[in-house]
Amino acid sequence: MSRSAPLGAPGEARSVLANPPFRRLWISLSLSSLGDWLSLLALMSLATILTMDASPVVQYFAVSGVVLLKIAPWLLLSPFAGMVADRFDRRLTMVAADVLRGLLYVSIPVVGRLDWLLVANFLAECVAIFWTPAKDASVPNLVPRKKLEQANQLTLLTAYGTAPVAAGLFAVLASFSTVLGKLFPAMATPEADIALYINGLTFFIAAAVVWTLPLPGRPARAGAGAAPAASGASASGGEDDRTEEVPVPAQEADPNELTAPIGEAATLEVPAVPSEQERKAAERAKAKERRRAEAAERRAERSSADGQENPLRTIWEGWRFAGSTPLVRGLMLGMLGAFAAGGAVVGVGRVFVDRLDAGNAGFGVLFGALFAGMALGMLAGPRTLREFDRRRLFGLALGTAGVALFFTGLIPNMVLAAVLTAVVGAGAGLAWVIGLTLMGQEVQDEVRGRTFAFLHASGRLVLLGAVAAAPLLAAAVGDHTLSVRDLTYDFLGTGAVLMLAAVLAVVVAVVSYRQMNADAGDVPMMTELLAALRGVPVRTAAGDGEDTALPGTFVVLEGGEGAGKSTQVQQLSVWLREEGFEVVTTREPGATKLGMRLRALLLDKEQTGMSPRAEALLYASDRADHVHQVILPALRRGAIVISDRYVDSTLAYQGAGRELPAEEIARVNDWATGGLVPRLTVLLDLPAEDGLSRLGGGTDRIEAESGDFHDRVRRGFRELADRAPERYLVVDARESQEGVTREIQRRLRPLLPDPVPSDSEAITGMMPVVGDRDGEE
Ligand SMILES: Nc1ncnc2c1ncn2[C@@H]1O[C@H](COP(=O)(O)OP(=O)(O)O)[C@@H](O)[C@H]1O
Ligand SMILES: Cc1cn([C@H]2C[C@H](O)[C@@H](COP(=O)(O)OP(=O)(O)O)O2)c(=O)[nH]c1=O
Repeated sequence: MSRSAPLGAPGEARSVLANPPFRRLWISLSLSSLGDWLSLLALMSLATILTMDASPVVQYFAVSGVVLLKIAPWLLLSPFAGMVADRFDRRLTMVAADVLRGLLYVSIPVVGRLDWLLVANFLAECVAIFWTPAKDASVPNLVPRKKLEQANQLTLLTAYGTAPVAAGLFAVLASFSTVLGKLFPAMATPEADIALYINGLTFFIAAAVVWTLPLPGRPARAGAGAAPAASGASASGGEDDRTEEVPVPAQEADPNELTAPIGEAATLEVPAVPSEQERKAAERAKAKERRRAEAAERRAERSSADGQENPLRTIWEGWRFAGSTPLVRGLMLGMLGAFAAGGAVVGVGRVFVDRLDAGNAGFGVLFGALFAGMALGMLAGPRTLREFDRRRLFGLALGTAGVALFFTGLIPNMVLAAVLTAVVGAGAGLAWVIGLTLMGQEVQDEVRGRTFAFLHASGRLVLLGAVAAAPLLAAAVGDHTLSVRDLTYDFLGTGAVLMLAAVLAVVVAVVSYRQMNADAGDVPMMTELLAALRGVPVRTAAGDGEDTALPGTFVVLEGGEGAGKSTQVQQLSVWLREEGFEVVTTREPGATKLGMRLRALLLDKEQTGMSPRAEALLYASDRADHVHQVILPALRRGAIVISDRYVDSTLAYQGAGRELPAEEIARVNDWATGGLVPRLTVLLDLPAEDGLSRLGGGTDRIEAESGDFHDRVRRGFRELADRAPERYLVVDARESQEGVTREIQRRLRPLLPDPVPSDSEAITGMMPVVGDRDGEE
C-alpha cells in the first residue's frame, strides 16, 4: 500500500504530527521551505534589477543563472552527499548546513553585487545537497516505521505547498516596496532584501530547532525504521532519497512467524473465517512474500544507489529499461517534454513579467498562480476525473497546459497571464501525478528504482538545458513592436519562447496520447470526459439498466488450462480479506444451480458433436445467471468479486478456438451480462502445453481439444489484452505462484475502494527541482 495513501489526508497528518520530535522537525522544515522559495523569487528579481542597465542577453542570463546554479550542484555533487550523511553526525550536519546557508543568504543583500549573488546562491545549494540526505535519514529516527510514509508525504507537501505562500508573501512585500524603501533607505530593493533576510532567519531558527531534536549521535545503521541497510559506504547514497518507495508493511516482519503457534495466527482480522489450513498457507505465503518484497526493495535500493554514483550511467540504464514498452515510453516522453517546457518558462518568466511592466509584485502573483494551479491539479484533478481513463488524461492534461501556455505567451497582458498560468499549473500538476502513478503501476518492481532514477537524472538534465537555452533564444528573437495602422502588438522574445515551449508541450502531449491510447478508441474522448465529469464510468456499465457506478469491484482471472487461475483466486481472496474487504470468489461455468447443470453438459466428454454456437450460447446463459444471481448482488453490497473466467473465455475458446466471429459473441455476451465489464482482468499467460502438463493431460471435453485449439485460445486471450491494456494485467504464469500473486496485488491495490483509500493517486515527491529544499524525492 506504499503508494496509495492520499497525500496529507488531515486525519493522517494529525497522527504523524502528534509525535513531538517530528512535529518540531516539520515546523523547521516548513519555515525553511518558505524561506527558500522566498529567496528564489528574491534572487531572480535581484538579478533582474542588478542588470537593469546591461544588455538584454546579460539580463536574461543573470536570471536564468540563478536557477542554473541552483540545479547544477545536484547533478555534480549528489553522489557524495549520501556518503557524508552516513559518515558524520546527522544532527551536526544539519545544524552546520542551516547556519551556513543562513549566513550565505544574509550576505547577498549585504554585499549587493551580482557576482556574489550567484556564487552565494551556488554555495548555498551545495550545502543543501549535504543537508538533504541527513534530513531524510533522520526522519526514520523520529517516527515509527508505520508512519514513515505519511511523514514523507507530509514533508513533501510542505516542501511544495509553501511555494504559493511564499509567492503571496513576496507579492505583498513588493506592493509595499515604496513604504519599505522609506523605512529602510539603505536597501536598494527592499522587498528582495527583506525576503533574503527572512530566509536567513528561517535557517537560523531551523538550526536551533534541529539542535534540540533527539537524534542518535551517530548514524543508526540498524535504526528501527531506517530503510534496509545497504552494505558498504558506496551503497549508502540510496538511503537518502528512496524513503517514499519504502513499503511499510502492516506488521513488522517476524522471522518466527513461520512457526508461530496457531493461537497467535488467530488474531488476524479475517471476517469470513478461513479454515485452519487456509490460514496457515496464507501465513506462509505472507512471510514468503514479505521476504521477497524486502529482497526486491534491497535490489531497488542498490540499483538506485548505483545510479547515484554516475548520473549518466543511470540515464543510459534507465532508458534501456524504460524504453521497452510503449506506455512507459509515452509517459517518459511526456514527462521529459513537460520538464523542457517548464525549464523554458522558468528561464524567461521573470523577464517576461518585467516586459509586462508588472515588476516584482506581478512575478509573485504569477509564481503563486502556477503553484496554486499545480496543487489544485494534483489534489483535485484525480478525484474529479476519477472515471476518466488515466492514459488519456495524461496527454489531455499536458495538452491543456500547453495550450494555456501558448496564449500566455501570445497575449502580453498581466491579468490574463495570471489566470492562464494557473491553468498551466493545473494541467502540469495533474499530468505529473498521473504519470508517476501509472509508472508506479506499470513498471515492474525489479526495475522501478532505476526507472525513477532515470526520470530524475534525465529530468534534471533536460530542465538544466532548457533553462539555459530559453534566455538565449529569447534574446535572439528580441522584442518587436508590430503596428498595423492604429493597432500595435508587442511581440516579445520571452513570449515567443513561451509559445515555443507550449508547442513542444502540445506535440509531446499528442505523441504520448497516441502511444498510450492504442486501445481506448471504443469510446470517444469527449463522451468519456463528460461522463467522467459527472462521475459516471462509461467503460463499466453496471448492467441491467443500472447506469451508475456500483460500489463493489469486479476482478476476473483469465487464462488457459492450468495457468493457475484457481490458485491465484484463492491467494487474492485471503489477502483481500486480511485487508478488511468482503470478498466473493466465484467461477464460470457453474457458479449457480442452473450453472452447475450447464457445466455438467458443457464439460461432459460423452456430449460429442455440440455445435459451436450452441456451446457459446450455453456458456453465455450460464454467465447471465451468474451475473444476475451472484456477481451483481455482491457488487451492489460493495464486495470485491473475483471470478475465475468470464466473457473473455468465450471470446478466446469459442471465438478464437472454435473460430466464431468475435463481434457476434461480444454482442450476445453484452446482452447476457447487461454490459457488466470487469474493472480489471488478469490474464495468466502460459504456453498451452505447459498448462496442460500441470494438469497432467486433458480430462474434460474442452481440455481434450487439440494443441492447435489451445494455441489459438492463448493467442485469442493475448489479443484481447493487447486491445485494452488499461483494463488488463498480463502476467507470465511461468513465474512462481508468489511472484504472480505479488504482481496482481500491485496492480490491484490502486483500484481498491476503502479501506485502501480510493483516490490512490499518491503524490510522490518528484517535482521539478527549482529551489527544492527537499532535494530529490
Ligand atoms: N505459478 C505456478 N507455477 C507452477 N505451478 C503452478 C503455478 N500456479 C499453479 N500451479 C499449479 O498448477 C496446477 C493448476 O493450477 P490451477 O490454479 O488449478 O489452474 P487453473 O485454475 O488455471 O486451471 C495446480 O497443481 C497448481 O498447484
Ligand atoms: C467460461 C468458459 C469456459 N470454457 C471452458 C474452458 C475450460 O476448459 C472449461 C472449464 O473451465 P474451468 O472451470 O477453468 O476448468 P478447470 O477448473 O477444470 O480448469 O470451460 C469455455 O470454453 N468457454 C467459456 O466461456
